[in-house]
Amino acid sequence: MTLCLYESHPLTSHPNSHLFTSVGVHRAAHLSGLTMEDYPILGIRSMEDRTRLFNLVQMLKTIDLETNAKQDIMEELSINNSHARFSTRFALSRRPKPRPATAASRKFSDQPVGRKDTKEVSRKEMSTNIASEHTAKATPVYESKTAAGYNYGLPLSSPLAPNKKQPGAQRISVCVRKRPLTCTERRAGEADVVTALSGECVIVHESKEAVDLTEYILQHRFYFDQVFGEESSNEEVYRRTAYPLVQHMLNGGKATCFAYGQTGAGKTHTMLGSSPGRPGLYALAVRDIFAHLSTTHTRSPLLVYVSFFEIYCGQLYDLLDHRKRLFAREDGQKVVHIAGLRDVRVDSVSSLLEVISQGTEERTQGMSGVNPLSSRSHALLQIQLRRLNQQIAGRMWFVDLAGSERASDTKEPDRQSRMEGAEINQSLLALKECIRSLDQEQSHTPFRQSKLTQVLKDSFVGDSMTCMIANISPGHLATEHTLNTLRYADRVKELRGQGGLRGGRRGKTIPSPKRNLSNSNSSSGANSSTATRGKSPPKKPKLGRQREVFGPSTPTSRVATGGSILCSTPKNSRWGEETSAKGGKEIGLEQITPIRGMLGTAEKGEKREKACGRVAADEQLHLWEAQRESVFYRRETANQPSTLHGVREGERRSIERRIQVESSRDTYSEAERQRERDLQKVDGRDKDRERHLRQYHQQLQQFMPSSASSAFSSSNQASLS
Ligand SMILES: Nc1ncnc2c1ncn2[C@@H]1O[C@H](COP(=O)(O)OP(=O)(O)OP(=O)(O)O)[C@@H](O)[C@H]1O
Repeated sequence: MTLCLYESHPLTSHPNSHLFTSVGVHRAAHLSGLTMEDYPILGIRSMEDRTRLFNLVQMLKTIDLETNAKQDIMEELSINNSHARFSTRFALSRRPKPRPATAASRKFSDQPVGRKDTKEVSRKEMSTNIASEHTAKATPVYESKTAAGYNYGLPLSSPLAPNKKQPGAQRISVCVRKRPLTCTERRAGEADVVTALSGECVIVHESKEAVDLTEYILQHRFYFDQVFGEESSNEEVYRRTAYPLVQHMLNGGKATCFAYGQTGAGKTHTMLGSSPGRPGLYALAVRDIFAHLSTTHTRSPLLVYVSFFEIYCGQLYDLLDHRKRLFAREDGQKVVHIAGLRDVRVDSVSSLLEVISQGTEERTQGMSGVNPLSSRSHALLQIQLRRLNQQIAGRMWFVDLAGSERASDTKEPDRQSRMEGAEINQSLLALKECIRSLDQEQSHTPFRQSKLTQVLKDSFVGDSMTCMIANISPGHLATEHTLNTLRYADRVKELRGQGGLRGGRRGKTIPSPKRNLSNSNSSSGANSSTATRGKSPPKKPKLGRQREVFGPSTPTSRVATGGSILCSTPKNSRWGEETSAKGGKEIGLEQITPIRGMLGTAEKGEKREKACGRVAADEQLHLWEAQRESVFYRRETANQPSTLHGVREGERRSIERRIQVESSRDTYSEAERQRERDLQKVDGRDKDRERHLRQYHQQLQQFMPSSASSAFSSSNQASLS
């Protein structure tokens, strides 16, 4: 309301109104058009006044933008509302009962906020907005929705946009074309969820449901070099996408134009056209080529050759030669040739269309179950300019890429379909990487990752120009595919023009989790050059390996003397070494050695002591476990009416534990007895020896003279004692 009053307020009553009208300001709302050059004309000179006016103008600009954005949304909603079926089926059926309006459309601002920024509006603020919307226009279509959204990239018109190259001077341009809803989609009641804005922005309104079952619209904004709405003709698309490439080719360069998108999104319509009266990019390009050649190359004529082939599941088939199998081979100079490819000379647009229609017929033999018109292959049309001596004087590729949807979307996800899908996905990923590496002027182009990029290798090196047209369907059922297409295109263009800033700006951007996910999906190559991507994340320790290193995690390795919990073996230690070196400290660690084995080898007293210590620890452990078992068992039996099976199982385990404890005790007493036996044996052996010595001494005395015998006897007595 305040805004309305403010907007309608005339300035004519102001004493200095003539100054305002002289700079085109008739109403307060016009103040937003003021620039700083107008300030002196208005008599504003002091810095304080200038600052105040500047702030006012900025505030008005923000209000204007918000109003425009709201109008866009309301227009969009009005369009949706006009689709009666959708309104009833989609909007109402998804809402079980009418709820009061609680949220409004997103608060827009075209101020660049960084890549993929999420904007959320508080519920209170949104409620206020929707209330004013309702009073103003009374077109509530989605009554219950919150608003939030994503921005993908910066508007190219923004002063902060990374790439401010002039259109046409760019080596890579990425455009989006939205097709209208088809009759079938309209009949099915599909809603148009895509808004093409201002020539370079496209918004996808994704219908979502919150955990509290609240309906809301999530808006995704994407910025590209060009955005074509449903009203755009092939001619217009051609002028702003392929035409600069054709000019580049006519100047002897190489150019490639890709049509990318979901099956049925309009790739073939864009490339081939819908009828002879509405030609596509192929025909329009050739028309311009002939027009150019007829005026400029009259003395040394250039010839136009076309070849047309497809790549299906990594194999090449010639569409102008009954789908003959072709092979791409690299020669000694690392130039890729397609062996056996047939090229046909054309001398007019009609002859080109004739050739292409022949090839298209061949191509449609490889249909899939997604859509009767779809194809799961990439179609590549090559137009070459050759001199009379067959030297190439320019080359252009038109690539109608296979549908970007996943193989799982096919009606029959059999093995063949899955392989097709995997192949397509791989080639599209490789294509993205190659285009990015072309733009970043990297020394390495990963063109060998797929047959498509291998064949197009020439297009990714040198002075090539590339244009990608991402075709999108507007229907709400295709929202996910549309978003995938736009995200792919966004990834292709996102680092464009930052060849010199590799790892700079991007590296400073706060990465979002989604971006990271998609980064992780990216293969090496181009990605690895950026600062953020070049660093591989710290490797997570593998649990399995840890176990292997740290030994078994059985209770016997955790509990030590005194009942304290011990860690497993420290890193870099080996079993046995630590145990013998540090004695009783590592009691818990030593338990991996079988107890009986240690007792069996107990020859030294020290080891025997250790063994006894271990046995004591083990016994303590078993006792503790037995106690625990019995406590658990008692609890189980007290708290729950256990089943007979459960009781028996508990009893069995408890008995097993007791047996273990008993056996440990037995082992301990057995060890003691063994030790005593050993000692007794030693004592016995000593006594025998003494007895033998005495006998020997007595016998010797009988044969020796008395003097010698007395001396020997005294020394022997000493030794025996
Ligand atoms: N810009 C457009 N204006 C009007 N109709 C269009 C437009 N784009 C596409 N269509 C129509 O949409 C339908 C599907 O288009 P198209 O066959 O070109 O899709 P596609 O992406 O090439 O699919 P596939 O991958 O199966 O070849 C066709 O009937 C076509 O006429």
